[in-house]
Amino acid sequence: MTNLPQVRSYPTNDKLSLGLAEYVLNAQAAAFSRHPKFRIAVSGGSLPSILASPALIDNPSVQWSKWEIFFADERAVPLDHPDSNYGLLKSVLLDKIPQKSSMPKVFPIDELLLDDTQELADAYEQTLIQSFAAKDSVKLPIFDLILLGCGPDGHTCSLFPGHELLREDIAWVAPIEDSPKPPPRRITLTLPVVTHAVRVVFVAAGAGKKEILKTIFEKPEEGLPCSLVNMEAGDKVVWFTDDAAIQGVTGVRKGSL
Ligand SMILES: O=C1O[C@H](COP(=O)(O)O)[C@@H](O)[C@H](O)[C@H]1O
Repeated sequence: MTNLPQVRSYPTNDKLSLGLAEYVLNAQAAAFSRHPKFRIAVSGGSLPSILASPALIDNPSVQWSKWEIFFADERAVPLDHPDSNYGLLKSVLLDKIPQKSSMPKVFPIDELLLDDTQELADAYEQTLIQSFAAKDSVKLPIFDLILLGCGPDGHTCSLFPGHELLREDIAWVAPIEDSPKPPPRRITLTLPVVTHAVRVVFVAAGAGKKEILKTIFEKPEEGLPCSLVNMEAGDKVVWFTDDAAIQGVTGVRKGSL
């Protein structure tokens, strides 16, 4: 089968970061062949630090001023709170971009709406609508690249196993008040938005991710959120892992490094 996701596995985190940086640069070039912007969505958790390697941050081929960075999910906390995905990305990546004159356009949540996650999600959906054209003219936004993490329970974005949000097929952005991983109040891109992107990347590193990767790849019928993305987006998906996370996992299509 050719529509399986691809897995690229590396012996060390440094090599993984390097491979990821190369991939992101290719995605940037492909985006510029379609339009003058590079529109991406970024997750929190372990992903930002792996993404923010010198191979990306100091790479002269990165055209930061043409990047538009959105969040695949965000916690309903102030932007300077330790749980904020924006705050994390800012500290590990945005603050390290060398030429401040050439910064990406970043789209954080509206801090004034933190008390009401539905309003927070609706406002973030409006932010997407403004960038990707009106919702009545495009059915779904098409990100050039979505960068996802994979939680130890198989969640991605703030889409958790067995949660009713996995069935959301109208909203682009949805609130969640009962995230099993703290903090409980969040917003998230919905599954159709994630799988509609031109490219979808998962990053999962460390032996701690091995058991869940086995379930994701070997038992897709369990319907874990990461498996649902794999099944729906197929060969648009590339997994970047280290060897410790993927060793012994069957049912994967190994990609060339
Ligand atoms: O809560 C979250 O967790 C996931 C996975 O995080 P990781 O540390 O296991 O990589 C992350 O992708 C998501 O953005 C975040 O809000």
